[in-house]
Amino acid sequence: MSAIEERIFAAGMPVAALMEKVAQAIFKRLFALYPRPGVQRVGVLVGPGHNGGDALVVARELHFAGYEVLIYRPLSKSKELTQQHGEYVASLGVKFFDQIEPLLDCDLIVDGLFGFGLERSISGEIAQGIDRLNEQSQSVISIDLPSGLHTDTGAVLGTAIQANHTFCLGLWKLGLFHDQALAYVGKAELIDFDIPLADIQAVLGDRNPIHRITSTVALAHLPLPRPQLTHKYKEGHLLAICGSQRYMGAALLCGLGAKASGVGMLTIAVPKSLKPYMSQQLADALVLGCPETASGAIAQLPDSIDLSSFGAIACGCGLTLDAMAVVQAVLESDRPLILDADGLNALAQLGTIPTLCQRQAFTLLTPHPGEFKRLFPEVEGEAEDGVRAVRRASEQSGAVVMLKQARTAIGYPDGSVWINPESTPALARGGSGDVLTGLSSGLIAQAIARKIPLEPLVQTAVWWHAQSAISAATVRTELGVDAVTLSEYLLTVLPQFLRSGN
Ligand SMILES: NC(=O)C1=CN([C@@H]2O[C@H](COP(=O)(O)OP(=O)(O)OC[C@H]3O[C@@H](n4cnc5c(N)ncnc54)[C@H](O)[C@@H]3O)[C@@H](O)[C@H]2O)[C@@H](O)CC1
Ligand SMILES: Nc1ncnc2c1ncn2[C@@H]1O[C@H](COP(=O)(O)OP(=O)(O)O)[C@@H](O)[C@H]1O
Ligand SMILES: [K+]
Repeated sequence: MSAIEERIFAAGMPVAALMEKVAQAIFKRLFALYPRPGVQRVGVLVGPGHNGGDALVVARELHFAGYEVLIYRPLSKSKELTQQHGEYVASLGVKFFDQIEPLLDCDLIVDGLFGFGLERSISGEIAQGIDRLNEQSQSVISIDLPSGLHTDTGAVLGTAIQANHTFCLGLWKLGLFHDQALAYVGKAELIDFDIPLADIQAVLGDRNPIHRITSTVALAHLPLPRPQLTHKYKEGHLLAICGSQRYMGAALLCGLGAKASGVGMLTIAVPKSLKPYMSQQLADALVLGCPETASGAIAQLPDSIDLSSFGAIACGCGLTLDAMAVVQAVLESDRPLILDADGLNALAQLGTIPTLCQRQAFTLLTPHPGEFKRLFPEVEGEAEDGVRAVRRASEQSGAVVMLKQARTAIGYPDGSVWINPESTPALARGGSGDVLTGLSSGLIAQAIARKIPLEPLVQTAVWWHAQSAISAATVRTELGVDAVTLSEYLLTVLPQFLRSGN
């Protein structure tokens, strides 16, 4: 961002003019969200850099719009432009404090302490001030990013402002999308200030791009509309290998996710003792009963099965590690493969990288952080930096790697990473992941049948899954989104988006 800014300034845009433009845009949004007289007293936190300069321009506009403005400026030294704005705002009679206390009973706080220029941990009185503020209940708006967060990783440097809204300026800052930043960012919104595309390209180039999954992108890849002249085998044939006597529900949930994907044909292979249960629960699936181990896991696939007749294979939900032989068999097949849960644990035991290097066909791995660690023990730091972790894991293994967390990240072998920016903690319960495996696999099977690229469908699945949970939680609260309910909302959530043209 600073390199892009430098190019803009070098091309002739005055620094002060850009600050004015950015801050006016922030003020406009603020004014719309927190109109008077509902909000009367606004506390503005002003740091020494241009983040503080933005905040001072906002403070000035708030003053002229009739709000009562109080300013907390803990450091007296600041960058020249920030200094000048400070002098002018003070000349208007706005009160400045170097203690946070006078601002604690404000109706709203605007946080302009630090932006991407934060270079070391916040400590001392400023840290104490932030902590005091975080104990209060008024709304907080952060400019660019909550002060105290690392711009790239979202790590908390000492302490950080807990914002209700973050107005991110110009381009999305990566740190906002890391799980560790979630408790601080609140609702994130981009404030555009017309950065020329040429400057973005000159600095970022086309290498290793990081994308947000938006509804527009996700919907664009849905296999809709269906052609009039089609039949079930033209809409994908998925084989889902799942379940054990121990984990019957996982097989069902994977099946429900696959069913919701609209896949033309769904075959589910389960231990033979589960066949009656599955056939009853999933009337539209073809259920194959497999020979089973004494522990009730799949011992092997039925001799009659021809893997090449399937478009894609999903393997792993509820298998247990006793089904190792089956995982090995599908890894050796030339079919596109989606591995989850015990499929991943089995792969980790076989040796992730050497095993996957043998595969020619598409592979998608869908680990949660625990499974990720088992699969890729050498990729450290995944808790802090999921983006880097999926990128490295995907480049090393040649597989598409979906790291499932609060903000799921998908890494592709070409180095690109996609992050899902919107989700809900309603998904944090057993079985949500099984539904996602079924959904992703069903979509991939359809892409194969249509001979369109598979990779984007992984993004579509993650987005669809999260939006279904958001929609279900709106109706039933975050406590009401069990995995079966989630699979039902998969079927109802899409029309809302398609109708509204997203
Ligand atoms: N020209 C403009 O008006 C624009 C302004 N923007 C704003 O400018 C910000 C970046 O401005 P700056 O580069 O001035 O950086 P910041 O405003 O983020 O802060 C940097 C200042 O804080 C000091 N500092 C860093 N860490 C500290 C710590 N732990 N304790 C005490 N002091 C510390 C530094 O020495 C420096 O003086 C962006 O985040 C954004 O808000 C841009 O986003 C858009 C264009
Ligand atoms: N706090 C959270 N916010 C949003 N999504 C979450 C959260 N916690 C978990 N999830 C999602 O829930 C799903 C859980 O999957 P997984 O751990 O495989 O569960 P299971 O194996 O029980 O089905 C993943 O899609 C994950 O991204
Ligand atoms: K800030």
